[in-house]
Amino acid sequence: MTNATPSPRLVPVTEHEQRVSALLTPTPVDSRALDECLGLALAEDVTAPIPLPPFDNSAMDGYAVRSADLAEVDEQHPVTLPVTADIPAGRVELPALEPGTAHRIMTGSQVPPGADATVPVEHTDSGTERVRVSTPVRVGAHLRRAGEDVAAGDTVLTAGTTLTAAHLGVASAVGTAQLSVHRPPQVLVLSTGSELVEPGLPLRPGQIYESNGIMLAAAVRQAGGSARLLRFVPDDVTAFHEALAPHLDSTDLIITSGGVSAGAYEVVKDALAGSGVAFTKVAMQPGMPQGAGRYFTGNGAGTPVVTLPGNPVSAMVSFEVFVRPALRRAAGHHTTRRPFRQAVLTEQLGSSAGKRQYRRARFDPSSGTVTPEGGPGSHLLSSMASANCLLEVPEDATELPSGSNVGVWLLE
Ligand SMILES: Nc1nc2c(c(=O)[nH]1)N[C@H]1C(S)=C(S)[C@@H](COP(=O)(O)OP(=O)(O)OC[C@H]3O[C@@H](n4cnc5c(N)ncnc54)[C@H](O)[C@@H]3O)O[C@H]1N2
Ligand code: MOO
Repeated sequence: MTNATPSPRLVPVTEHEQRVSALLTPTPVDSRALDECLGLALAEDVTAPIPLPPFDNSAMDGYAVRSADLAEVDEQHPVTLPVTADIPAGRVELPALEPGTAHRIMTGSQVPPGADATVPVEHTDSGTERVRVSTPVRVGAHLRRAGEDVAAGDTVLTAGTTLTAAHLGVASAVGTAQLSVHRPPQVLVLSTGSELVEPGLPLRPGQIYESNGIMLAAAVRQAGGSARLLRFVPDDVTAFHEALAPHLDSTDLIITSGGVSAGAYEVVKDALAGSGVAFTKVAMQPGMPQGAGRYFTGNGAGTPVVTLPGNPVSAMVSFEVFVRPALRRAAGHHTTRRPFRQAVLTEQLGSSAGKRQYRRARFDPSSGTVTPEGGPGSHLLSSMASANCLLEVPEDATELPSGSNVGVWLLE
């Protein structure tokens, strides 16, 4: 490993990260029905107005009893009690349990006043008029106490939580019908390039199937955004502006891929340079040519734009490093970054001096090791697809021997 001085032309990864992050502000908050909230970020804490369980209830189907009535019972000396009430789940009015009697009770039903335990039906003869019980029970057996799970006034969900199925379950269990959530950022994903063909159509020499647009739109959705995809924007500045125009009012972020390096037909650069988007080279591999700024069409603050490089792996890695954290922050999520782990490298790796390298790799959690998938080339999309992490090689490393400790960002 040697120390290398980064080229002065290259912008540090952290600086470009901040530039992208600063473009986006938190999205508005609105109130939505629970079944529209999965995956969104909660905007306000949720406090339980009631305890959970709301009342003492039975954990088993069986008979509500006084444990003292069964103190002397065993297999050889069963006792028979009259069954004086039936308590299905949801019964509201309950008669008290008199000494020396039992109530038939179902799982989740209220425990009647006077009862202090449930005898599971398996320990009885299942009688409906009278029941024969052959085991004793301790006080509190097979009962679930009010407030055992949640006390009234407890905070059950905190703002910034990414709402999962279980979060929605607990919100509903405490009686919440709607939640305050951040609206997902609306992202317009554009791909340009005269060589791009729609999958399903025939491919002629020199043409390739479009892949960045579909991939980035999916990545936006996975990150918690909402994506609109314009896949075949022609390599023409006027056509580029025309493609954007109808969507600007409803767009929080424009993501483009391709057309930003040094070629003669760099439509994204040609259309956006001078309109508030700065094009730079970042000290990163893949993902060196980058752009970020605002797209101005006249009045107003402009629409945030991030221009990603066209090579598919560069586009995807740049999305992970720069766009995803910013998008998640704007969408109100507390968790903005992928999980990070330390891992032991299983083979030797080389890297360009002065650039942070992100290699596609597979992390094995059982051994704590990481193995690169495919080579460093930014056209090797299949190894992006088979990777489960990005392996980060720091800017100052030019060679990492097998056995080195490295950081990995888990993608799944
Ligand atoms: N003379 C230089 N050439 C290049 C430089 C440089 O600094 N000087 N940078 C290289 C690097 S690094 C990258 S990354 C690429 C970035 O190029 P662009 O962002 O301008 O992208 P394109 O030239 O349009 O395309 C690059 C590559 O990716 C394919 N592509 C583009 N869009 C899509 C899409 N939607 N789906 C699938 N594949 C796509 C395109 O066909 C090209 O193969 O520039 C290097 N060159
Ligand atoms: O730096 Mo480019 O983004 O890989 O080939």
